[in-house]
Amino acid sequence: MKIAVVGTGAMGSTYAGLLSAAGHEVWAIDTWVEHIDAINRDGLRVEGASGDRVARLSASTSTGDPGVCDLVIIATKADGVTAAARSIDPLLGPESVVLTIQNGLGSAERIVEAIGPERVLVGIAGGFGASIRTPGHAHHTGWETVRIGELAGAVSPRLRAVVDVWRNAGFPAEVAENVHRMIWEKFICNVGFSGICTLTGLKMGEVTDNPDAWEVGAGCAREAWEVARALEVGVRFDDPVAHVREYGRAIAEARPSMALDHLAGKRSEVDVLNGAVPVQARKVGLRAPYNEVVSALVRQRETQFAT
Ligand SMILES: NC(=O)C1=CN([C@@H]2O[C@H](COP(=O)(O)OP(=O)(O)OC[C@H]3O[C@@H](n4cnc5c(N)ncnc54)[C@H](OP(=O)(O)O)[C@@H]3O)[C@@H](O)[C@H]2O)C=CC1
Ligand SMILES: CC(C)(CO)C(=O)C(=O)O
Repeated sequence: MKIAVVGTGAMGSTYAGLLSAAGHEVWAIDTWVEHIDAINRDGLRVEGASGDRVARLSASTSTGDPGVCDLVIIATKADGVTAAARSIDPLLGPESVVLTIQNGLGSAERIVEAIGPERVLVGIAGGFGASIRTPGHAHHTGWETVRIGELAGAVSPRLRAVVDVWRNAGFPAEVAENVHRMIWEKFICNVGFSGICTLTGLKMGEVTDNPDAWEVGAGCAREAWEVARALEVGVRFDDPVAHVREYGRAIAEARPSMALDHLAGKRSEVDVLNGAVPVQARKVGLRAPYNEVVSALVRQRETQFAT
């Protein structure tokens, strides 16, 4: 299969490297020139829970270079989805499928607004704890399930084909029959760690082991779960604190991407993660005080960042 990964940061590089190692023709597309140059020069090294390999693949800063692809994976942050989706026209033929994979709420709506719903699959990656070590070198602490679904929920042949591509590259991958639920189940895990790890500097396992930090992380997760329940999302776990704790302990050494963004002096996805909980809570007449405070503190810090 010919695949373009648009946004080859920490997660996109992990996807691109493993899909390329499985024998697919993969193009890495990113706006970060140094990273693209390093991939073209030395290959893309993906190291961590999946092993350690250098994948030889083509990389570019332009979606004009690869030509038509069977599968386009958008792996930017949430705020990059619209621009990325608007740039992929040269990659699309009549049968091309676009898979967008972000944390948080709103990416599915963003991509549909940019390119319509017909081609779109939505994915959620579980615990990876991925980061870029140096240009051309990605690391991932975990290798948990990637869930992929059709927006409308039907399990189509193209969905099964895409899930098989991921499985055959070694990813634990699953068909998701309910995209909305899939997004919320991960969202609840993220909000338990993203804000508190960012504010404290602690790794995920250190947060679960620290009673004060965990009071805040668990409070954030519980609020999101209560909102999901009020919205009748159908989340499949009844004890959000135990579930989210277990999720974090599986990748105890990881730092969430929000924390990595702050370490790099960059604005984070707070508006679609902890900051989205109070917004959703208001819709169902609830309050989310842990998330209100955590997201306010994260945003306050971000006023000091240039990007
Ligand atoms: N890191 C992790 O362990 C996990 C992350 N996720 C989610 O996956 C998504 C991606 O995260 P992550 O990989 O960490 O993020 P990164 O910031 O590491 O990677 C995103 C990359 O996309 C680039 N980019 C932005 N806009 C465009 C564009 N229009 N065209 C091409 N490239 C573009 C960015 O460049 P620039 O920086 O210059 O904008 C950056 O290199 C997020 O939603 C995150 O929450 C999900 C599971 C685990
Ligand atoms: C919680 C974590 C680390 C799981 O991979 C993640 O999704 C993120 O970095 O935002």
